[in-house]
Amino acid sequence: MTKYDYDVMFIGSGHANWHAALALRKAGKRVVLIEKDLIAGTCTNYGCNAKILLDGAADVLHQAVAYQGKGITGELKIDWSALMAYKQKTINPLHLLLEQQFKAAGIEIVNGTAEFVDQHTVTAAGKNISAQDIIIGTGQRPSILPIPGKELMHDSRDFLDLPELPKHLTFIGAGIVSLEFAMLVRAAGAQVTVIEFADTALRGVEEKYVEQILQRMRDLGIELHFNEAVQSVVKQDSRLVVTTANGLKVTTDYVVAGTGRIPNVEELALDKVGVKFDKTGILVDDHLQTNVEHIYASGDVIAKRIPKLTPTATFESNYLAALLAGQTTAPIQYPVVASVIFTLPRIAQVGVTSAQAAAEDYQVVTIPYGARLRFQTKNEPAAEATLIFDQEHYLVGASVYGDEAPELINFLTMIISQKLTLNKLNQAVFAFPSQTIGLLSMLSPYLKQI
Ligand SMILES: Cc1cc2nc3c(=O)[nH]c(=O)nc-3n(C[C@H](O)[C@H](O)[C@H](O)COP(=O)(O)OP(=O)(O)OC[C@H]3O[C@@H](n4cnc5c(N)ncnc54)[C@H](O)[C@@H]3O)c2cc1C
Ligand SMILES: NC(=O)c1ccc[n+]([C@@H]2O[C@H](COP(=O)([O-])OP(=O)(O)OC[C@H]3O[C@@H](n4cnc5c(N)ncnc54)[C@H](O)[C@@H]3O)[C@@H](O)[C@H]2O)c1
Repeated sequence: MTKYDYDVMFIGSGHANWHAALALRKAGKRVVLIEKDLIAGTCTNYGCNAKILLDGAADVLHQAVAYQGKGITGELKIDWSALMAYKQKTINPLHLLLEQQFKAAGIEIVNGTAEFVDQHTVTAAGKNISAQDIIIGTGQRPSILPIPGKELMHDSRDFLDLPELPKHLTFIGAGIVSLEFAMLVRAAGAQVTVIEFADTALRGVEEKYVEQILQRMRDLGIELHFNEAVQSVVKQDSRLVVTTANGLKVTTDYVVAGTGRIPNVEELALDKVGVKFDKTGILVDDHLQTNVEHIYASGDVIAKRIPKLTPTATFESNYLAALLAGQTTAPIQYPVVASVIFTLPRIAQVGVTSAQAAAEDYQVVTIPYGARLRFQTKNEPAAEATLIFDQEHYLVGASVYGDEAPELINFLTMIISQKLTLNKLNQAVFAFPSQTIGLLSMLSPYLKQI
């Protein structure tokens, strides 16, 4: 018996922590999970899952519109309230299912806000709890502009529970959250304005696909404003007025802050134990250990360069499970990370970008698969992939603009991470017709053959 209550304590119950909690419990460790909100964190309750469920209806509509005059007639509509009711029925019980699963595995759950007392102890739900090792996986929360009227703005969490669709919505920021939601509510029939501080949207994403999606948004009637700093939100009768420094005024019914996310560190009282952090998150070494021995961090709360996403949080959680179970002592080694922006159509990317490729003298190949594979794609002539090959002809990066981009990018990620040659790929028999096999046939001439 050690002098601590538990072997491992997890603060936060999102993807950054729960995979390791289950694995370490299975390995015989005494595990406690402290959560101040719903079990399972942002992705499950207030993020990816809720978003993709609502997006499902908009995606069906988007694809049906592509067949108007080509075999589909009549107007399809989204009933927002019914869609939200379906979301609530499907997503709202998930935390209970996961909680049951964790308890059944023998994980102790404490509902409360964790605050450090010393390097092995936190206080939560009115009691002190100690552990040999502590993993901080407290995630991030939306950043709300500190401007007059900030209390009139909503965040992504409010939006994903919006019972009725307002007539006009305004999104502040043209990042991932805003653009995904803007296209969703436009598909559902709302009027939409997006106001962005910078001169473009989706920084870091393949520029030509950003331009294409912005044009598509304009074509759909979404109003986009760049180089505008929002200064205030004011209530005027039953509506809201958003004003920028340049004097732009937008009268609207609902304002969503899509101006970034900030790490949840304040409530932990990290200064009491000397754990270092900056405004992007907790500082960790290549073993995800903080500057204090036996205190680790995982997921969105880490200060890191790779994208703050569910799969990266899960990767870190699996790494920490192996580290604390004594199965590895090696530093964490991130593979290439695929990401998707769920606009309509989607934009996905992985590995080297075409902007980086120019500096590295890599080969950049554009594959207009939507135009060439009309019988295999669902009438999306603009669908396109940009592929980056190194000097040895290995695939090292890709971006895709199209409805099936999430699936295609996963296939391309396998080719990159496994360094697959055409010879190796030809040893598999893929299903046909499919976009995967179509894209494969088009990229084959450029790929390392043997
Ligand atoms: C609207 C939206 C859409 C998204 N869509 C996608 C997507 O499509 N694909 C994708 O890969 N990623 C997506 N993400 C990002 C994804 O949700 C996060 O990367 C992921 O949830 C990170 O997991 P985490 O465990 O690090 O943090 P979280 O899931 O945020 O979990 C942290 C937990 O810690 C708890 N906590 C915080 N402080 C304390 C404390 N002091 N004591 C106790 N508990 C505490 C919180 O309540 C929370 O439950 C989306 C995010 C949002 C907001
Ligand atoms: N599909 C996905 O993977 C997905 C989806 C949603 C959210 N997420 C997660 O959420 C994060 C994105 O959140 P986000 O979209 O809020 O942030 P973001 O950083 O992607 O975008 C924020 C935008 O707001 C702008 N901005 C900042 N201050 C402003 C101001 N004063 N006025 C106007 N615009 C301003 C920025 O210039 C930027 O374009 C991702 O990094 C990821 O962690 C991921």
